Amino acid sequence: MFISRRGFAVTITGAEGCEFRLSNLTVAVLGAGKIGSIMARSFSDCGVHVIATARRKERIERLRMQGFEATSDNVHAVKKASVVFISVKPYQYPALARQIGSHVAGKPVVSVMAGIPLRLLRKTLPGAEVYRAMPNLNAAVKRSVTGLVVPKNAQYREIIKSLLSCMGSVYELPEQLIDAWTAVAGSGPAIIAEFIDSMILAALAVGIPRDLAYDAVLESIIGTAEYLRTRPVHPAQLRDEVTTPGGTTIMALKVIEGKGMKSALIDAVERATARARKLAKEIEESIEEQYENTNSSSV
Ligand SMILES: NC(=O)C1=CN([C@@H]2O[C@H](COP(=O)(O)OP(=O)(O)OC[C@H]3O[C@@H](n4cnc5c(N)ncnc54)[C@H](O)[C@@H]3O)[C@@H](O)[C@H]2O)C=CC1
Ligand SMILES: O=C(O)[C@@H]1CCC=N1
Repeated sequence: MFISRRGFAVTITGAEGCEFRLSNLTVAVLGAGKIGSIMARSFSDCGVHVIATARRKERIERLRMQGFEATSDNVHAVKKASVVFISVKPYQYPALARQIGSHVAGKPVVSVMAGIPLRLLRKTLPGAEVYRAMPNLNAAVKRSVTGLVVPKNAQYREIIKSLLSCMGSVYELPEQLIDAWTAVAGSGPAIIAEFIDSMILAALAVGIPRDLAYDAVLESIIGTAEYLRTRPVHPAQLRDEVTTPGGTTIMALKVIEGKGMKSALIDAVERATARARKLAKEIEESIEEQYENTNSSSV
């Protein structure tokens, strides 16, 4: 599907969009922590051979018990793989780049790290075809909405999209949107989980037993999302359909409005987006230092 919104070209691939046969592929997932191990599981479920890396022995053992090839040797993983995913924390990236930087030429490398721009990835991974992707935790249930930035003249675009489709749907975006996508979709599950937790506390406050509260809140959220997803109804219209004049809902809405829920959420997403942009600067400084130190120690 291809949609043009406000001048941005956004291409969407559904979870069914695995057009490529992935079964002969070996994919390295460098830094198989929380999101990395979910990616490893998703790729593996698509028939891909995964080689996952981690630093700690216990995590490597756990990855092996989950059926993955696992090692602490990033260079070995990169050499063995035809596609490389990087899922370490942004501040862990400079050290990883130092290890793998001279072994990635000619390979597609996909970073899921928040903030780090293509420009910096290209500088530290010379000769690689670098992509940025931003999945979310819902990949664990094949419902990630993954943003993908594809480089110009990409050779591996379709294969990368097929791999990411193993986690859910894929939205191809211009790079200027990926930090905002990180805030809305990457951090989204955490923000929504906070909302769910608050609603459950609210249900307890008015006397609903905990297990019923959990069901009432989760089912209402899933149902509302499904309603909005399947009907041409704006959220404000849904709200009006629920809100009886002089009834109960308007009382709740009045409090929400008074306490600034919308404004808090808008601020929250703006701050998260700004943080992703700032991360890029911090990592860039750290990488510049690394390069300067390497150059000065080699003279
Ligand atoms: N957690 C999430 O929901 C999402 C996270 N991300 C991004 O994914 C990245 C990872 O995030 P998490 O999975 O939450 O963090 P995490 O800390 O759970 O995973 C990172 C893993 O990388 C390992 N690691 C660090 N340096 C390494 C090295 N040199 N070689 C091998 N392994 C190494 C760590 O030991 C850890 O197991 C971050 O850059 C984050 O911005 C992106 C989308 C969603
Ligand atoms: O909190 C973070 O920085 C990462 C990026 C998106 C989700 N978690």
